[in-house]
Amino acid sequence: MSALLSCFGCCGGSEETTPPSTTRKDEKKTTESKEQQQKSATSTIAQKTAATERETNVTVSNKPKVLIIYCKSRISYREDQQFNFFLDSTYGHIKKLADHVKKGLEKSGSCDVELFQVPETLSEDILKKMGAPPKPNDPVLTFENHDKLVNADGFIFGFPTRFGAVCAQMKAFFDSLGHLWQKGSLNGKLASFFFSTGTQGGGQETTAWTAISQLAHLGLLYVPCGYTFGSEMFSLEEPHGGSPYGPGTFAGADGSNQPTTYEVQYAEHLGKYFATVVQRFH
Ligand SMILES: Cc1cc2nc3c(=O)[nH]c(=O)nc-3n(C[C@H](O)[C@H](O)[C@H](O)COP(=O)(O)O)c2cc1C
Repeated sequence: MSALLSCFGCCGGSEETTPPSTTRKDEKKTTESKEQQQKSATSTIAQKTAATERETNVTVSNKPKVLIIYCKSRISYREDQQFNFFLDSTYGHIKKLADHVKKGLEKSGSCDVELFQVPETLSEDILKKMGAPPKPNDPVLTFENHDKLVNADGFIFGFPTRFGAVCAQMKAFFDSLGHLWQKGSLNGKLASFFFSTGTQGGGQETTAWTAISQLAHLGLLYVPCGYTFGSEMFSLEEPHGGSPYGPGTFAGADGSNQPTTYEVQYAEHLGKYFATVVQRFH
């Protein structure tokens, strides 16, 4: 603390902050004993898993568990709608990408995968007046099921962009995680994103940036795809959504544009790539 106060921890040059030369040996010993502890913890877990399997007759998976959590917006196009910008979403762009992310995770064979929607925030009455389409059949991740988040190793969140940021339903979902934030239950787990915007330049990257603050507060580690999808990412031949921040699609101003082959392949790639990263942390 005194070292911090004297130099704010930025220079590392004062006597107080320079570790004595004997520390290296001590550090080595500590690392070795940590490794031993980890080994014995791993074997204890393996023993417990085997015991549980014997008792329950159910096979307990040792694979990392990944949840795909997406928001299917339920605003649909209506002829009498006053604002043209509300032309969207009957087509389920995010749902389509979610299915391909799942496919990628499943193809990897190295993860257990579950797909969830976030809870709706609008009342049935309002949705009816808006002419909202029915929700997909995937289960809704309600507050009562938040233990699923605690037991998972990673999350892949998918959401349509609203005014350059995540949609309200997804934000409400993040806001409902306060009790897990308080206990630090999600610290150190991994998270990625995928997106849908109406247009190019409509804010896929600003959506990622603003969503990263949710991850930071929850202690989640952001896994961007970088340029791992390959050289096609540099191609300007045809318009495509997605970036190093994750896959994405352009729904078009009237929502009628369908995800392209590139976009669905990139979504599948996210699943496969995430599987390799989560495996490393498992
Ligand atoms: C209120 C509202 C705000 C929106 N804001 C944006 C925006 O900032 N940028 C953009 O490109 N598209 C925007 N859109 C379009 C949606 O992102 C697009 O329709 C959606 O990604 C389609 O995906 P879905 O079919 O899965 O809902 C907006 C749509 C609504 C209804």
